[in-house]
Amino acid sequence: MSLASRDTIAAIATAPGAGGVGIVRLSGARAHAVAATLCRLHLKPRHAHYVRFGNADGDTIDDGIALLFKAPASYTGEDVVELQAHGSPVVLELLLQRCVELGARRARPGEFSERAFLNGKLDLAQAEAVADLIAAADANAARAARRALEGEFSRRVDALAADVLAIRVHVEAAIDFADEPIDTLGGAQLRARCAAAMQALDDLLGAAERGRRLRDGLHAVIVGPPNAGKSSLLNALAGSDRAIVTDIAGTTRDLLHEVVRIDGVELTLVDTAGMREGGDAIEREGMRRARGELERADLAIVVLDARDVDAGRGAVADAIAGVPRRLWLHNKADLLPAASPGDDVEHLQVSARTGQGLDALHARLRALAQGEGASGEGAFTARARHVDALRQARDEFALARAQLDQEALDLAAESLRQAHDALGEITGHVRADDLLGHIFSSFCIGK
Ligand SMILES: Nc1nc2c(c(=O)[nH]1)N(C=O)[C@@H](CNc1ccc(C(=O)N[C@@H](CCC(=O)O)C(=O)O)cc1)CN2
Ligand SMILES: Nc1nc2c(ncn2[C@@H]2O[C@H](COP(=O)(O)OP(=O)(O)OP(=O)(O)O)[C@@H](O)[C@H]2O)c(=O)[nH]1
Ligand SMILES: [Mg+2]
Repeated sequence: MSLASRDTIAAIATAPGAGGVGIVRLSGARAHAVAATLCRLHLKPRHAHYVRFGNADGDTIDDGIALLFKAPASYTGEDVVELQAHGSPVVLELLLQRCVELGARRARPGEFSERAFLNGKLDLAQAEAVADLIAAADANAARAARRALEGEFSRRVDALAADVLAIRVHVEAAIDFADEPIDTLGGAQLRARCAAAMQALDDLLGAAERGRRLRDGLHAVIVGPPNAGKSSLLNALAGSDRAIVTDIAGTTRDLLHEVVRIDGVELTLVDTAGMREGGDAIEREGMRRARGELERADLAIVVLDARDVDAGRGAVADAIAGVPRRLWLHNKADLLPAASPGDDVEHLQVSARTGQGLDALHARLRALAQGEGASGEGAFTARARHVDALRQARDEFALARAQLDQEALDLAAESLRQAHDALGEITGHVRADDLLGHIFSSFCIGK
């Protein structure tokens, strides 16, 4: 018997609050015994029994439907019972307490899915997709999570891992014939294989990055010189006075995160301290934090004062160098002389004060947040964890190729092993122990 099935877990599986129907779910070796006592009936697998759920005194807690899924043909791979009662939080809590009296224990968040993983019903990326599906903010994200749940992402990772493994086997074999030059051992073929795997790795990384944006929304950091109107812009986009605005340069020091939805598309805006040379210790710390935030950003929204757009560019240029996308705004357009030129392809002219140009800004942000292909065919959700692992695999793989070119076969074999491990961590086929607890604890209880 696996460790996981030693005890039987129970939880309310439906959302908190009143509803038409509510479900208490049990999983584990004693699930059927607990339910049989509670329902005073031996359940037939996959049969909807109309029953009374009884408490210890023989009183009825509620009437409802009981459903047994025999191991291994269940969500978790263990015996699973569902007690489907009226959707009253009080009734469901009483039912759950009764299950605990009869020998079940309350499940931790994500424990049902964790058991499904441990019993081979889902791999790790699929289990995460379950949580992503539940949390999906719109139909696109839900569709993409479903694709990941169906194994689209996992299959591509596994295929790549198999390629890397095959290459590694090839290299290990070559080590055993160390006297021979690698080209007599199919070096040309090996190089071609490596090139193909690298291409596949880059493609998958691109898809995972789009999937990550789809799941987490676009991470947009507002930067610019002091007093340009960054905080005012955040407030205008958030539709409330979240950030402090004053005419004193250096007002904002801490990062301020605000999740906004633009036409149903989610995006995280981060207000930052103005960038300039010098500043006091607090301001410099603020700028340091801003730079750190930019390292993780998908988009830099650069806010300049429209009356003097050259003033702050320099201080910002370095900080945004590594950000994949930039959007330049010339703010305070209301202060420009009426005859001034308007938007061009390079920048948008806006006024956080009057709202001028904000519609165009919304449209631009929505397009960026949706991302190319993020909602298209084959899109799946992915997490930062997956993107990091793919990047690591790519780095190790690139290293292995360089080592192969220098005929450093032992080193290449080790780099390939690292690349393979990084891929394995995504699906959980190779796993760091503390990874699991971390992933499943962020689920809802009952999932
Ligand atoms: N009432 C209810 N609805 C639900 C769930 C549930 O647990 N209970 N789910 C929970 O997330 C989702 C469906 N997911 C499920 C996944 C696998 C199995 C299952 O019994 N699998 C078996 C048998 C497969 C088969 O008959 O083809 C298996 O994999 O062996 C059940 C639900 C959504 N709806
Ligand atoms: N006329 C006009 N004034 C603006 C506009 N946007 C911001 N301001 C003013 O400019 C000043 C600075 O605005 P903030 O939003 O605090 O600027 P910031 O870029 O966050 O400044 P720091 O946090 O100090 O870096 C305030 O007095 C705002 O009212 C605008 O579009 N038009
Ligand atoms: Mg500010």
